[in-house]
Amino acid sequence: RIRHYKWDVKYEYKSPDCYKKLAITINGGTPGPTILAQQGDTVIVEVKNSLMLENLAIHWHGIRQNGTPGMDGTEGVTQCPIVPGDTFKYEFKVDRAGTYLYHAHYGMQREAGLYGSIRVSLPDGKTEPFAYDYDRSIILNDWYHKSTYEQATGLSSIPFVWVGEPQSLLIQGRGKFDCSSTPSAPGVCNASNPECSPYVMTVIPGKTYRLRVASLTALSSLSFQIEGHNMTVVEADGHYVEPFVVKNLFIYSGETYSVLIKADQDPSRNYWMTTNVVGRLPNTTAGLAILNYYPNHPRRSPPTAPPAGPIWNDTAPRLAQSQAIKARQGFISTPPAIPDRVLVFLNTQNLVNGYIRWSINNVSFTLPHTPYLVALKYNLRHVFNQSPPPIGQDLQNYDIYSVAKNKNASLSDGIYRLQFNTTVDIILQNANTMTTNNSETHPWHLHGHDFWVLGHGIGKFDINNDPKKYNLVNPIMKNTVPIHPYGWTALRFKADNPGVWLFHCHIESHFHMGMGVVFEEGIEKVGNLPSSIMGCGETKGFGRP
Ligand SMILES: O=C1O[C@H]([C@@H](O)CO)C(O)=C1O
Repeated sequence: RIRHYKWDVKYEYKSPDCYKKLAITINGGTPGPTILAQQGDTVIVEVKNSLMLENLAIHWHGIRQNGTPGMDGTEGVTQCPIVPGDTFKYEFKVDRAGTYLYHAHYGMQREAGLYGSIRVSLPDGKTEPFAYDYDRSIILNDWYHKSTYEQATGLSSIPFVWVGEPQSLLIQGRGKFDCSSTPSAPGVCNASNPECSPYVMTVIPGKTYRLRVASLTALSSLSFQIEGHNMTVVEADGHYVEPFVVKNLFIYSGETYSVLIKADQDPSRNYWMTTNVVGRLPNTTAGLAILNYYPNHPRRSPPTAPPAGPIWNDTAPRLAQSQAIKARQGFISTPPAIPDRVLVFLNTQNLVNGYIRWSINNVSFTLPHTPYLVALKYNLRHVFNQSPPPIGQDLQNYDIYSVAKNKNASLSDGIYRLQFNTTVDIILQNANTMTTNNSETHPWHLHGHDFWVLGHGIGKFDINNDPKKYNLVNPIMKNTVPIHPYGWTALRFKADNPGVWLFHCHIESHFHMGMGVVFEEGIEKVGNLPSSIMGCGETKGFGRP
């Protein structure tokens, strides 16, 4: 089956948290429409860029794009941007049931509101290995009042201007900024604007709900909680999880989970659904939505105060959740026993010519003007640095608990070229930032693949002993995974998807500041590329008959 969508993308004044600002909408809304498809379907999305002054690209997060690497929607990597006025046709297969996302992948545009859900159902006749009565989706987000331009400019300036903590937290596109906290021109902040009334999820007492929870925050790591209700985690990034019960679900930007909730509490009232910032000193009030027990009035506030979030700087329960996520019995895909190649990626905050940047092995990433996919396919060698970035870092002699002795790093748009079909291990090693006694959380997202999560730990990775503790029995597969403060995360994937794929920190400002790498594999197996992805940089004239 073909699922055909036509989207018009533009700027509109919106007040998702009661504060009026320009947001990017799809067909008038943020979040945009949910894409509903069945495993094996072809999704076609015709995107018209009506932003007037700004380029655009849309990434289909978690969709592997096997055979369609030019449809990944990553500006600078797989395509030229869609220029204002143009319509771009994305066409790809959804080959696996599960919960996925889409969002802008041009500059820091995602945080202006261009995002939504993709829900892929099982083929006819197949059923999920867990029972539920109803299926619901929500996206969690954080929200800034400054434009992406102001933020990106501050991050790229001397002196550096940090984006700071978000002004509010949104649940399914709705939040509540305290209008009395800042003097604003009349009409800018209006607490009774219906656009910022809380999201309401209505449940029927006694029924079980599958709630698909996703995070697309620009910065924040979140704890999600439903007052008085436990959640059973059953899916992560499109893979079945060996069920486990949580009170708080920790969720990082780019991740999706399905949780089962039973509406088994006192049915005479409503309950709070909350999000709280964790991992950074919070300066944002909790995100609130209402779990409405039918037939109570959906706008009736719960009679209790919203539950407090967990302690923001307690890493232990977050590490514990990361380690608890295992593949479900009966749905285990076992990784190859040994890797062909191991890449150690030391994550550091650095200076490049006085600018604050993030680096992997002391190299801070920049995007070339000509997309890699086209450059590699047509052998345009001069458009990006042909020397690969460092393949490892001597961790032995690096103190991850201190500010680096030499803070300087360099910029490069060089890439890692992987041999097709080989097994690659990546060790993400966290470290101290340029601030004493500070290490941050980074959610890493890989395009074009799912990887096995072999292990998480705190401290310096021990190349001789930690691999012996890898979970090779029932590791979960994911496309996004956090590294915790001062911690490490080990992943394994097969380089079996011909194309060029970004692997990056999903925090908007961190990727803008260079926190990413690019992998190429099997470029010789990539078929003809659509001319629609070309037209910029050195690709002008390519793809024309
Ligand atoms: O990239 C970042 O920069 C700031 C800070 O480290 C420098 O001001 C911060 O908290 C980040 O996550």
